[in-house]
Amino acid sequence: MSQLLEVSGVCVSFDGFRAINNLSFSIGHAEMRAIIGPNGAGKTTFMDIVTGKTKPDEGSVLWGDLSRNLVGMNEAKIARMGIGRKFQRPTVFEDQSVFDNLLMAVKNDRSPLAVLFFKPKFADIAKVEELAAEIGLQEHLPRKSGELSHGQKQWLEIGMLLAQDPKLLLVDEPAAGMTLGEREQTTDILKEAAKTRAVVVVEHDMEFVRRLECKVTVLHEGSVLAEGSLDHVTQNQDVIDVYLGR
Ligand SMILES: Nc1ncnc2c1ncn2[C@@H]1O[C@H](COP(=O)(O)OP(=O)(O)OP(=O)(O)O)[C@@H](O)[C@H]1O
Repeated sequence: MSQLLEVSGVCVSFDGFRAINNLSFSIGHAEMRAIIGPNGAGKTTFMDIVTGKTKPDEGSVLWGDLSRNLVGMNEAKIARMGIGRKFQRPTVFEDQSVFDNLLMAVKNDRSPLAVLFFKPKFADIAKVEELAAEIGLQEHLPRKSGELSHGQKQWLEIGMLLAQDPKLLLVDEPAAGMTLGEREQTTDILKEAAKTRAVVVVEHDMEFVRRLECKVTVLHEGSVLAEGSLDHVTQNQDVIDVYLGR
């Protein structure tokens, strides 16, 4: 299979309301994709389906070269298969240093105790330093994570996800609450990450989406309304009617 993820004909209803309606979506192995769409379009539900939080009523979610169907697998198993998800609110350990947060993630044991009793090997330290460079926090490794700015905490969490080397990274509204400078650096981090993996970014901020310079999928009422370059989709009359023109 040339695609990393292939979602086909997926439907999900909540109490009779069809939140996802015959949705099809695919992404390649090293690709950046932005998903936009009005509130309630199904963006979060889409990510819930891919990560196994919500089970679709119909359709398939095929993953990897073996085209394994993720439908019915639990969230932990899907995460182990290489799908990482960044929620809007950062969930770093604020009392721990940036270094320790990254180290916990490298060891895949997100508990402060694990770091307390753990003597890192040279390779682990090198990995932490490499991750810190990727997210622009080299200078902040000894700092308590709670002292970081909102944007820096978001980068730290992205770094913690990258520590697991996911094949697909799902990122929910990364620009929210960030300064312009932070938004620009976030774009750089995500673009770099997408050179070696698939990255899906759900975002309302159009300037942010433009800087990602990637294909855009517009969702509306649980289906794909339009897909293509940002210029292409923003000129689509249906997209203007349901989303941009509001
Ligand atoms: N657990 C649930 N129970 C009932 N309805 C739900 C549930 N989850 C989502 N929905 C409904 O499904 C639709 C899609 O919601 P979803 O959160 O996926 O949209 P979204 O595109 O992420 O919106 P937003 O941009 O506001 O985050 C909405 O109408 C929402 O109210």
